[in-house]
Amino acid sequence: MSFRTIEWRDDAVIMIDQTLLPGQEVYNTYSDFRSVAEAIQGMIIRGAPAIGVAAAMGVALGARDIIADTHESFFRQLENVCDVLARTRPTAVNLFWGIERMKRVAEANRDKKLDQIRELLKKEAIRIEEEDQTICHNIGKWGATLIPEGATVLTHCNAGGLATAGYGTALGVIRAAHEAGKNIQVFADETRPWLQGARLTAWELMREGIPTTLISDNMAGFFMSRGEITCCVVGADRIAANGDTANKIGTYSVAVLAKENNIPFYVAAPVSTLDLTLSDGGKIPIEERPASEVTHIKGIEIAPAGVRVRNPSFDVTPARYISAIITENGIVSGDYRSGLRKISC
Ligand SMILES: CSC[C@@H](O)[C@@H](O)C(=O)COP(=O)(O)O
Repeated sequence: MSFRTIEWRDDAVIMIDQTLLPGQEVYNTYSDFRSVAEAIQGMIIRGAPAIGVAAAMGVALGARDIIADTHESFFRQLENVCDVLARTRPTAVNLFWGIERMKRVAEANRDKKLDQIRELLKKEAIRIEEEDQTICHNIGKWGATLIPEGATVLTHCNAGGLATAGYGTALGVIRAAHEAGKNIQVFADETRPWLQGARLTAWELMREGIPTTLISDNMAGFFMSRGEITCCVVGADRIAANGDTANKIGTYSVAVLAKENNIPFYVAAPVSTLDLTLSDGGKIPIEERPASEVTHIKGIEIAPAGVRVRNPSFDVTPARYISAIITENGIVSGDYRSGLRKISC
């Protein structure tokens, strides 16, 4: 992969600015946890696993900058750092997973000197980033077995290297099938309103030399009904215990269309995206984003001023529409409740 989504370098966090792609490839430097929180909220970095990594690095930056005479004061301030990062985006569970993992490291080392705890937190954040790349490659290996030679794969949003520490989940599956020598092509939904498909997925796949066709979201049914789509692969932001899956708004429509047209619909996600504390998808919090994302494109107003707008950023696809969930530990289908529990251990 020819870009780096996020990395820890010289005691700062570097992120490719996803709001500027594909026009400009700019890398921003973040030196404190508040600016990392703003970057997550402002979608400089987005995609569930990537924001998990960013949050972990934010905690490490926050811990580094805490001025404290006592452990009690340090841990109180660390809690505040975690709270600020946790308030950035509500749906992707990886954000909370990353923060919790960092908290556990701090707690487990409470008896150490503060500088040692700071160092351990930095190491843990870097480890989370490195692990995510391995996880995505393993998701790719499992998922590629489901992609037939000659397939046309439809994907929604961006679940690629940009949405992870690298390689991607849904795009990891596509990359792995392509690297295995399969002759496949991709249909990328543009993904209104933020255009992750048009701006990011098309950019990534074209750089990789994977044949890609961009379509607007309302064209998916047309191509499915004409037999032009072999299967769908999407990512996930949170998967409940029964397999119900929250992902980018519009995923549910794609899944229903796929079922109607007898097309397999796969979800690819790391185990860190599972939220087995939620019995079903109805309990997943759905982020509502600013109206301007719907009324404006690149700063240009495309709707009458003052129009009422709704902008839910995610929807929930019921498990019955999902043919299989692909994780780094294997593929689950059928009885998601027991399958997901087993695979998460
Ligand atoms: C591997 S990323 C999976 C999901 O996070 C992705 O499909 C998605 O919905 C991203 O939403 P975004 O709002 O761009 O963060």
